[in-house]
Amino acid sequence: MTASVSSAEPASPDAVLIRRTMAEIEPVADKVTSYFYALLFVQYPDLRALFPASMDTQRDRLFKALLTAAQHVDDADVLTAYLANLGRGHRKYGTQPDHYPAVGECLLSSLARYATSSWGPETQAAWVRAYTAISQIMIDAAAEDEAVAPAWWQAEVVSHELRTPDIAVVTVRPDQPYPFLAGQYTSVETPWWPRIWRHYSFASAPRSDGLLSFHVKAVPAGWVSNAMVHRARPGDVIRLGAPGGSMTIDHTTRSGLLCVGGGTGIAPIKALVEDVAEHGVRRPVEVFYGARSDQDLYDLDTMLRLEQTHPWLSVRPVVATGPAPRGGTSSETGQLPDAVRQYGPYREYDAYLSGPPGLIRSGVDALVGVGIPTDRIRHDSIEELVSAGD
Ligand SMILES: NC(=O)C1=CN([C@@H]2O[C@H](COP(=O)(O)OP(=O)(O)OC[C@H]3O[C@@H](n4cnc5c(N)ncnc54)[C@H](O)[C@@H]3O)[C@@H](O)[C@H]2O)C=CC1
Repeated sequence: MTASVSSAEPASPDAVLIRRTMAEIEPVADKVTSYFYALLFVQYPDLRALFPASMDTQRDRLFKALLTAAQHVDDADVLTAYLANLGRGHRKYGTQPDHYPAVGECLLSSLARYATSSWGPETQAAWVRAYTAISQIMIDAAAEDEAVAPAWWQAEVVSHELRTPDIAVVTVRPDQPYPFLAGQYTSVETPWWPRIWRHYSFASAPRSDGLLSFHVKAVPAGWVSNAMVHRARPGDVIRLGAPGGSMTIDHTTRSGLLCVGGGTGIAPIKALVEDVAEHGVRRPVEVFYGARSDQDLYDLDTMLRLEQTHPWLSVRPVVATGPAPRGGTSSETGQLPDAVRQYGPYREYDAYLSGPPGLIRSGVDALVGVGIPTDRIRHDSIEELVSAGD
C-alpha cells in the first residue's frame, strides 16, 4: 500500500497540495474530525441516524480513510480499488448518493478551519477535484454492487459454543446465499448495538449448507465482541455486510502455504486449510498456532483432527507462557514469530498471517527472515485490525 508514496514519479500539483493539508491537520486530527461531525449533524440532522450512538471508532475511521485516499491520490489503480471497496461497504449504512455533497461541504469547511497555513483558493480547488473524484468512484461502485448483491444480509444464530470463558464459536444462517472466499472477513452488527459494525474473519471455507461461523473473543469494553460472546443465543438475528479481504489462496499454483495464526486469528487459517483440502491438490501447509497459554488454544483439537486427516498438513502449537502445549508436529514455548524463525527456509511458500496487530507487525519480519518475499505475505489491514479491536 505504500507503492505510490515511494514511487519515482513526481507527485501531481493536486497531490502536493492535498498532502500538505493532511500533514498540517495530522497533529490535530481529533479536533478536525470532532468539528467535522458536529458541523455535519448540525447542518444535516437527518444524517445523524446513519451513524452509531457512540462515535469513538467512527472518528478514527474517517481520518484514516482520508489519509489513505490522500496517500494514493496519484495512483489511480490503488485509489480506485480502495474507494470502490469503501463505496460498496457504505451500502450497509444506508448511504445515498446525495449524502456525498453534504459530507464534502462539511469536510472542506473543517479542513479550511484547521489547515490555516496551507489553505487557500488553489488548495481548496485541489480538494474539490479530489473529493468529487473520490465520491464518484464510491457512488459508482455502490450502484454497480446494488445490481448483484444486497446491502446487507440478515443471519440467524444457529449455534453458540463457549470454548473458553471469553471465546465463543458462533454459527449463523444467512437469509440468502452469501458468496465469499476462504480467508476473507465480513462486518457484523448485533441487534443490541445498532450501527456499530466490527470485522470478523470466517472460520470455515464456504460450506454446502450455507452456514457461516466466527470465532469471537470478548475484549474489555468491546461492545460487539461482548454481545456476540455473552449475549447472542440461537434464534438471535445479526446483520452481515459484504465480504472483504485478500487473504485468499491462489489456486493456480501449487506452492506451499505457511500460515501463522495467533489467538482467534486461527479462524481464517482454519478456513484456508479447509479450502486447500476441498481443492484436492496436495500442497504442503504448515500452520503455527499461537496463544498465551495451553488453555487459550481453544481450537487445537480441530486443528489436530485436520492434521490427522491430511498428510500434507502440519500444525505446530506455540504458547507464550507455561508448559509446551499438547500435540501437533512439534510444540513450542515462546513468541510465535520466534517459533517460525526456528524453521524454514520457506522460499517457495506463500504466507498468511492473522491475529493481533502486534503479531502481524513482528510476524512480517519473521516471515521475511525465513525467506518469504513481502509480496507473498498476506494479512488483513493493520489499521482495520486496530480499529476493529473490540
Ligand atoms: N484476519 C485477522 O488478522 C484476524 C485477526 N484477529 C485478531 O486477533 C486478535 C486475537 O486476540 P487474542 O486472542 O487476545 O490474542 P493474544 O493477545 O492472546 O495473542 C495471540 C498470539 O499472538 C501472539 N502475540 C500477540 N501480540 C504479539 C506481538 N506483539 N508480537 C508477537 N506475538 C504476539 C501471542 O504470543 C499469542 O501467541 C484480535 O486482535 C483480533 O482482532 C482475529 C481474527 C482474524
